[in-house]
Amino acid sequence: MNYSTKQVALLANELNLSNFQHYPSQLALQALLKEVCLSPKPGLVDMMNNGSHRDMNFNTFIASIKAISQWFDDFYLYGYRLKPQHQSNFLTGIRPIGLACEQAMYQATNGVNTHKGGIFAFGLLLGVIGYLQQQQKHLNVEVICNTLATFCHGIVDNELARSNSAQTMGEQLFIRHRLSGARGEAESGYATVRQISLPIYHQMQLAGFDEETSLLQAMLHLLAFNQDTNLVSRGGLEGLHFVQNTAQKLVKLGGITHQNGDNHLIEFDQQLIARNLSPGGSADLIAITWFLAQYQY
Ligand SMILES: CC(C)(COP(=O)(O)OP(=O)(O)OC[C@H]1O[C@@H](n2cnc3c(N)ncnc32)[C@H](O)[C@@H]1O)[C@@H](O)C(=O)NCCC(=O)NCCS
Ligand SMILES: Nc1ncnc2c1ncn2[C@@H]1O[C@H](COP(=O)(O)OP(=O)(O)OP(=O)(O)O)[C@@H](O)[C@H]1O
Repeated sequence: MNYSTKQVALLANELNLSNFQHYPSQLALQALLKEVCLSPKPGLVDMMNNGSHRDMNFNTFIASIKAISQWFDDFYLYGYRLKPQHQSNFLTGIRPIGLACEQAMYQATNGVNTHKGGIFAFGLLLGVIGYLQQQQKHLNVEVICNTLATFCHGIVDNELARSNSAQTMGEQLFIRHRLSGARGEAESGYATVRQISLPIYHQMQLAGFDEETSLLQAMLHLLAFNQDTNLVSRGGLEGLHFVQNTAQKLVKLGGITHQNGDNHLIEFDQQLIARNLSPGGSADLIAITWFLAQYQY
């Protein structure tokens, strides 16, 4: 295992955390750093290898995080300035900032999609937190996620069910398999995180496991249950089921707490690489897990 708190701290320092005006933006930056540093993550880019990716590596991710984090305060301020009577315009108003941030990502990575899902999720989270802070609401996981769900209400219906241009992978997979992907997770107020990965992360921490081990265990649970559209886009429903079934078997054995837990994850990584599968959605959800764990449960 190569991930280390020290490495994340060094990178955070390099990216100058103090440049961010708002504390939630600093947390979002750290969450993305922790996600890419967490190793071994089956099929994903991490500090050990590039997973199933040929067009990006660890450095591409750092360049991407550096570029997109410049927008984090903008997401936060967008929410902070939103008037309660304009709540229903939240999504329409934040979209141009999200698209500009995506452009900054593509520029920094020479056209590679490193963080499309991450931008979407953290854009929404930061906007919602900005709004709640302006309203002087007490912040906890429930309030943040319920507000996010309210602000995203109807997104699956509006963008996938009723009108769907079948352009992006997410749009096509909704037509083919009724999978709602990143939008569905947001509209549910990150139900998969709240019901699966966050409780596991907290349980592991309470049992005395370190942050890295706790995140790996939470990641394994996400792989076991998340309906990740990235897996379906590369390997069809068969690819998704292979990952879910394998992860469920490992969870039953104790996951990372098994005496060979590390090796099991490394083998799982090799199996995903051999099948060209990458659970990018679960990578986004593990970053969200750490981010939300910084707030009261
Ligand atoms: C909704 C987005 C992500 C569109 O992506 P797409 O149609 O390809 O959908 P899809 O569901 O496949 O998700 C894209 C990415 O989300 C992640 N993802 C996939 N499955 C899941 C899942 N089950 N849970 C969470 N994230 C997931 C992956 O990283 C994936 O690459 C987004 O790019 C978009 O609409 N951008 C416009 C800007 C915007 O509206 N921003 C608003 C907030 S900033
Ligand atoms: N560490 C990571 N490694 C790989 N993907 C990640 C990682 N962290 C987050 N992701 C997510 O995975 C998505 C990229 O996955 P992928 O490369 O499979 O998508 P794509 O570019 O749409 O498809 P393809 O590469 O098959 O053309 C991004 O949207 C990103 O948010």
